[in-house]
Amino acid sequence: MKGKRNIFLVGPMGAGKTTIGKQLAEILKLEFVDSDHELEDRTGAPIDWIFDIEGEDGFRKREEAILEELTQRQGIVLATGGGAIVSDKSRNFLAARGVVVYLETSIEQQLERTRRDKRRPLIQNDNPRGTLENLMKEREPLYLEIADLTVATNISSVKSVAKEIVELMEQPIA
Ligand SMILES: Nc1ncnc2c1ncn2[C@@H]1O[C@H](COP(=O)(O)OP(=O)(O)O)[C@@H](O)[C@H]1O
Ligand SMILES: O=C(O)C1=C[C@@H](OP(=O)(O)O)[C@@H](O)[C@H](O)C1
Ligand SMILES: [Mg+2]
Repeated sequence: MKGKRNIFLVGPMGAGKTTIGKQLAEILKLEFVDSDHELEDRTGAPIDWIFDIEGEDGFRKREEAILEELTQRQGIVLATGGGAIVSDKSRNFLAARGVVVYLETSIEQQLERTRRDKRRPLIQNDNPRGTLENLMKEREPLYLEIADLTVATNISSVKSVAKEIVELMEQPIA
């Protein structure tokens, strides 16, 4: 893992990529970037509008372009969106340019953590549980494919997950 100076967080909606990423960057004194926030800042439109107007395909193209650029930076903690890994291009950028940390979470926790926030367009339907289960089936192999480290977030606080990542990063590669 030596020589890779970026940390890229991947995992499903509600895994804690955005929240844990901020903490982690603070501890490591690295810059924090969230690809969704970056997209929103640049387009001037919230993610759910982009989905409405351009569809998921349009959103993924924008996400690929932003990840191509952001992953070229040095010394960042990057929180990706939960579906970023669906794109082969995005997956390759992430795998090649930093340490990829998969934040693993149960469907139950995802539901609990995303319940109040209505800005995730893919789960604004009558059956968010079913949607999250289907997405997990499709996506988990892709998270695992590029993960250098996997960290469970179910029973740990944001702070302790961030600390665990720091400790794992300090260990030599097995
Ligand atoms: N380990 C955790 N323990 C408790 N709450 C968490 C944890 N990780 C995230 N959360 C909470 O869950 C919600 C979603 O987290 P977020 O960072 O937006 O997830 P993601 O970016 O992976 O979708 C936030 O309100 C956050 O504070
Ligand atoms: O899983 C997904 O496809 C998505 C996850 C969201 O990010 P978070 O994982 O940070 O919620 C956001 O990129 C968009 O709503 C699509
Ligand atoms: Mg997020």
